Amino acid sequence: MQARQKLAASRRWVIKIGSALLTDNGRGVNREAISRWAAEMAGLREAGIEVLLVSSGAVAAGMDRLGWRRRPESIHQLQAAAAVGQSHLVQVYEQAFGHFGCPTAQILLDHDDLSNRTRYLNARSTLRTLLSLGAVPIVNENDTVVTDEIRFGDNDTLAALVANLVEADALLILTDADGLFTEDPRDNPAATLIHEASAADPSLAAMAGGSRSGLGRGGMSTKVRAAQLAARSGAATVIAGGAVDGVIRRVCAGEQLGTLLQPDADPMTARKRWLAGQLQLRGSLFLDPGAERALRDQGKSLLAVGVTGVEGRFHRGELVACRNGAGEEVARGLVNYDSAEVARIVGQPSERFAELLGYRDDDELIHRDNLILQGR
Ligand SMILES: Nc1ncnc2c1ncn2[C@@H]1O[C@H](COP(=O)(O)OP(=O)(O)O)[C@@H](O)[C@H]1O
Ligand SMILES: N[C@@H](CCC(=O)OP(=O)(O)O)C(=O)O
Repeated sequence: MQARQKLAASRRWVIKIGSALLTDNGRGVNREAISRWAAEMAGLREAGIEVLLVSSGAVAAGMDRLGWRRRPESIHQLQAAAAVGQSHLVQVYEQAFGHFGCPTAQILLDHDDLSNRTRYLNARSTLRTLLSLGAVPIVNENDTVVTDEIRFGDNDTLAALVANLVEADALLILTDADGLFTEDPRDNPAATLIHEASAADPSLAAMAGGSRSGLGRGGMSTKVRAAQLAARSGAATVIAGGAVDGVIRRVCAGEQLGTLLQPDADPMTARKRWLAGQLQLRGSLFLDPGAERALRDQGKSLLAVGVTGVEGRFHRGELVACRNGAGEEVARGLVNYDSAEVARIVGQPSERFAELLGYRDDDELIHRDNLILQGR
């Protein structure tokens, strides 16, 4: 299948919109453009395609609201501007998506949310739940609390990490250039557009320069790096011009717009490698024959009722092996309960979790989305 046709089959997109676009180069929040993008994203939702938006623009929108002409240097002023701008931005999004009956959800993330296993799993579950409810999550960095050490640094990277988090099929980065050119077209108008490349191609870094808008942070170099990060979990990346008429609809339909940066491995292999490579095994769950069949042959989640024993000490969100009676590894996955809790609920139906644990969280010990079967 042609690469662009394959892209058109994507069921889950992360779409990132940069500051310069959102604020019409610093001239306040561009409501008209946001309405257009929202209409296109709502159209995708109606077609059953899940959309997760990563939106920059909080600092730029805040600067405009506060009447500041230049991006401040001080971190506290930047954080204040982000706080003012973020609430304005989400209100504009809420209104724009509201026209299409599409609920939005504000998600502000910091680095800890993605590096701490428990928070990683929580963020993943919440985002997946929002998507299944038909809502459009609108993600930004939690600018008002992050300090220098924990900043993602730019939203291109954040968008790629979110694509990894939700295992998106594809990432679309909208910016004020029409894609990746052989050089910054502002420096050399003769530069030509790269239509397609491997995300891992080392020559791309030399073509991609920084940002000069004074509004955003990344430039093209962070977008190329984001494509490499997204490729780790098998997602393809398109970098395209946000001002192009119908850009979201057209890219998602497989039209050849912007630059397509492809992962090398096929998505399933990349995802499994990604999940497995992330974590160390912390323990084992022993399955009865019914649970082994449910995982191996029926693609089901692991329920406590089919577990006969637990070994090791682990926390929610950590990686554990699922073993059969002979001790052979059947699968591995991210567990939803701590080892001490698992010891109390093995062999029990989820209806009894509240009585045994004092609360009831997930029904599954390991959700099938977080399971990797051995030998597949
Ligand atoms: N090789 C390149 N091709 C296209 N644009 C480039 C390239 N190198 C640097 N750029 C610059 O990157 C800018 C887009 O990045 P940036 O200003 O960070 O936007 P955003 O706010 O959308 O993240 C373009 O306006 C362009 O000047
Ligand atoms: N969290 C910041 C994003 C900064 C940023 O990365 O901007 P951009 O390069 O325009 O995507 C904000 O909302 O202003």
